[in-house]
Amino acid sequence: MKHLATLNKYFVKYKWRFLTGLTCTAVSIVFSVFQPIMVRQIFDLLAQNLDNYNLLSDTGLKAAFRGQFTSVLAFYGVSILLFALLSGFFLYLQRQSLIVMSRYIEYDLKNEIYQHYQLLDLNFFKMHRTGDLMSRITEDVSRVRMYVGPAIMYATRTIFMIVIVVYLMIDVNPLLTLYTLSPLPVLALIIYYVNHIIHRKSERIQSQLSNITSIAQESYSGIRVIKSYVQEEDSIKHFEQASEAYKISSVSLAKTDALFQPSMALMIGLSVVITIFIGGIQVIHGTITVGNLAEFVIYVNMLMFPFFSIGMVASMIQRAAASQQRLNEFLDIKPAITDYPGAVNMDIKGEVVFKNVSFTYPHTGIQAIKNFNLTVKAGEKVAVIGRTGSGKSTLAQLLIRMYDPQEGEVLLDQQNIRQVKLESLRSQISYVPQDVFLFSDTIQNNIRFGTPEANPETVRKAARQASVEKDILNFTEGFDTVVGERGVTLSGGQKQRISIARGLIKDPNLLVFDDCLSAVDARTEKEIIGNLYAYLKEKTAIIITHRIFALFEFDKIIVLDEGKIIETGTHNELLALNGYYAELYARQQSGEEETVIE
Ligand SMILES: Nc1ncnc2c1ncn2[C@@H]1O[C@H](COP(=O)(O)OP(=O)(O)OP(=O)(O)O)[C@@H](O)[C@H]1O
Repeated sequence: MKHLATLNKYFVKYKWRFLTGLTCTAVSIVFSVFQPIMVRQIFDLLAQNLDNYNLLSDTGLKAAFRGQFTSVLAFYGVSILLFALLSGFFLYLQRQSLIVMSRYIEYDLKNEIYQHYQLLDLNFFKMHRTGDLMSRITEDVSRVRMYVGPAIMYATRTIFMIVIVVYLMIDVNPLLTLYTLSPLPVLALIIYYVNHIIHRKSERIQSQLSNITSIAQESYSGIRVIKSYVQEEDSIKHFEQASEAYKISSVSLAKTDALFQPSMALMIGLSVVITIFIGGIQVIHGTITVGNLAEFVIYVNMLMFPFFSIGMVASMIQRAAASQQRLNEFLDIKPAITDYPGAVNMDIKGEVVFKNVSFTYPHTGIQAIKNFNLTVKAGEKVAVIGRTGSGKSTLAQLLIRMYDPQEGEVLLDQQNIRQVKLESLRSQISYVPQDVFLFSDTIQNNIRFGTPEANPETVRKAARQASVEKDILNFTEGFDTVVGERGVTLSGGQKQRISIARGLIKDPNLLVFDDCLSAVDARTEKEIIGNLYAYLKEKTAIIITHRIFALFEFDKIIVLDEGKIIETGTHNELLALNGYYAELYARQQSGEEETVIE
């Protein structure tokens, strides 16, 4: 229950809706209790006057009596109907306030979680599966909504109803009230016990559901691999196993749920029987009137739903608490990468210094960078070359503060990047990642993703510089072509070049290209490098690559191995060293001769 306290801020935010809902609940119940009171009056009126009526022998008097009595009955009938309408009207207002409030809270909560996801660092996303993140923002939020909406609504209704009805019952006859309500402790015990089971089961179901979502999501993303390795059946089996576990738990929960309501109905039925039996005896003894007995039976029936809903509300709250606990787990995580106090905005000119930097990935313990030192002066072009896994991409991640190094510091224009506001830092560095990601949107919007104000001409120019303009114009819809899941399928090389265009359009002073030409052919690569040469003239660029771009005159090339620099120098200096670089160059030259079509 303590987990649900997180939601109290929303009750404060929507206090007027909440209070209106509570008031309407009370008013609606007050109007609804007029019905048993009036039924009692009718019964008593009938009981008191029927004997007199039967004694009358004069038909004229009898007719007058009957006429008067019919008018009284009609008055009561109309009054009951009127009160029922008023009660119904306030019930409508109650739902309008509380259920609408729950939809607002659901909206706020989803936004809060989504915003929090956006703030969290990469490490968080590495540690949690996408399916799990999705099920929390959908399923768990829906369950929480059941608490802030229906559960609150039924609970307040139940409380008001019990207080008002029990007060009226005691007013009529405390002893009969005691008897009528005597099955209540048993009911409370059943509710407590069954809810406990429901809570346990729904926790298990929730995590199984997350699992299913993750499996499905992973298989959709990896569908090409699954198909090409003919693993469809295995994939189906894997999904079926997870689904089976979910089904078993859900069926088991449904059985418990199914047992719940009949046992409560039994208890309520028992109350009615007790009322009629004990109440009947009391009528014979003259302690209460026939009207009281009729009134009591209606009261018991009025209490039926509130008692039903105790169980319902309890299980809704249990489920919501389990879900909110899962949400809080995420909401309580503080992003490891944030603005430090006193962080400033700065104009990045482009000097980059790595000073004794060591970095270990927190969740795997892999040390990717070891006591690394590098100075890149503003305007320099530096290539970072090395075997796969040597730490090249990690350097780029450290530069844009996707991670912070455990030791040493990264400086930009002599300022430690921790002292620079994240927004300022990232908006002034163009990072073109190794893994291209395009959104399900038009090519134009994908290119101007980080610069939404860019006009179509600028987008086109960036595409031209990335050597992808011609490809785009070949599509029937040109730059308005939609890519992604429901759009056209682009080749790996086209995607890479669109991703490069996205980096170029920002026009920053510092650019980092992370192996982003791996999927383009040698001719296009040369073309892009040619374009980049002019584009990067005044800018600082760090180009991470597997291949050597001999055509590009780098000011410095560093060769990385196991997170350390093993060779550094210009192209010619490195060739003269006759080490890893020279060997790579020789291998590439012989390979390229076969592939480059001039
Ligand atoms: N997000 C991550 N979490 C944990 N370990 C990682 C992560 N990214 C990389 N590593 C590990 O850190 C080391 C350096 O990886 P990095 O990606 O920086 O190498 P790289 O030189 O860019 O390789 P490649 O050329 O294949 O992209 C590797 O051992 C890798 O397994």
